[in-house]
Amino acid sequence: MTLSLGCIADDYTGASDLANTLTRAGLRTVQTIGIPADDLALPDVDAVVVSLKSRSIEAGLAVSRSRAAEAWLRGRGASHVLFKICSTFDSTDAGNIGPVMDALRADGGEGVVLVTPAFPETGRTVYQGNLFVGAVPLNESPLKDHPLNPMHDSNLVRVLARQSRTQIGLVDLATVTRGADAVRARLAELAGKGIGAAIIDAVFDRDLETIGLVAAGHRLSVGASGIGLGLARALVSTGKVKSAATSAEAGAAVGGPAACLAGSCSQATLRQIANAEKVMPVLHLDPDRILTGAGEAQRALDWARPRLAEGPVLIASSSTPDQVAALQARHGRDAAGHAIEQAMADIAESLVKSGVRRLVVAGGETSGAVVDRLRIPGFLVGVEIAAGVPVLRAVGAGGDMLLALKSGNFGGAEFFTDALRLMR
Ligand SMILES: Nc1ncnc2c1ncn2[C@@H]1O[C@H](COP(=O)(O)OP(=O)(O)OP(=O)(O)O)[C@@H](O)[C@H]1O
Ligand SMILES: O=C(O)[C@@H](O)C(=O)CO
Repeated sequence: MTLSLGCIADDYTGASDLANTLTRAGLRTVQTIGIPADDLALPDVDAVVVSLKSRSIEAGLAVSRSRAAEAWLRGRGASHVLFKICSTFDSTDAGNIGPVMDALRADGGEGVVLVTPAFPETGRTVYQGNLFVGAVPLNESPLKDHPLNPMHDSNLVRVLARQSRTQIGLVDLATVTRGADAVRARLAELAGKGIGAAIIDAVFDRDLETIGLVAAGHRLSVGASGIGLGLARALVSTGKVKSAATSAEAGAAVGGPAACLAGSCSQATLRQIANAEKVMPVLHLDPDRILTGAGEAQRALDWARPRLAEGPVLIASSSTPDQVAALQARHGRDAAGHAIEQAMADIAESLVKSGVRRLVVAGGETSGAVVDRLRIPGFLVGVEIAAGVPVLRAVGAGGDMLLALKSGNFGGAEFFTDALRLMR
């Protein structure tokens, strides 16, 4: 297997979002959980997305894990590596986007790294280096209340400069609009000034196609699914990859009971849970009881098991920003997040032991905890449920299973029913 594109994603939902985008653009793609073991039989693919859980861990650890993934991908022929970050640039001033980018840049011998979280299909656009989420700047969007990494600055040149050892430049929309050669000329100008990375504006998919053409000639890029789209289209349009259809195997039905787990507290997920209440039984976990070890996961299982034969159930820890802030004040942010993620993993593990074969999980960290606990080594990409969220078929695990890993902010109001309709 010689890879045309290697990808490292900093969380599992982000990885499936990217794998979905690459697949839809014609690349045969597999998502692996961590670096695949030597004995994992991977199909012949154009792109591998190695999923890490490195968005919110200590920066040094994020760097070493990303470097190991990069070495594995380059060892399989990937001349370009895309470091997939969140389309809302989720990170803190301590990282981890800057430190990982700096390390991969040094390893790959890259001049100026192209960086853009733009993903217009989901409303993420970048103009003059400022990230917009729908109609509002990042710092006015719901991301200002994120439980782990609240985002308070929409100017990504500034945000990345606080995290990186290199100087950060800007390639503005006017330059991108003039085409690939204009972007290359601007990058040469920035390189001449000793600048090592540049935020690139993108508002429409055509901007990402231009960026993809340029990026394909580089060793490293950093961004969300939009730059993945640009790279994939560049690889297909230049004939480096022959466009492939989605594998039918990925979507074949598995049957069996279905369940949904929500650990995301995003506004989108809260709305999706409210809508699910109209069509399926929903259990709201008591986060305080999780933190005090009062048997909340067991209560959830006792509630769910007798209902599974009747149809899907949803178990949610999600709360409003005020409730999240109050819980974090009582128990600490990291302790609260970790305990709830582990409770979700406990619940998922027991549900699968009880026969659940179709599992929908909302939230990147939550999905990471669940997939790790289920020891799933990788996924094939099936049909798209919503922008950035495909149906996934577990590979190499004990028995057939379909999952959907939803990034917190993704999906329409009826996401849970939309997912279950396509996961048969
Ligand atoms: N009621 C709650 N109070 C405080 N924290 C919570 C609560 N419910 C869940 N959490 C924690 O909030 C975090 C949510 O992160 P997660 O990545 O799962 O969702 P997200 O950030 O909305 O999704 P994404 O990363 O895909 O955008 C997790 O650490 C989770 O354990
Ligand atoms: O890019 C996005 O927004 C998502 O794929 C993601 O990474 C959210 O966790």
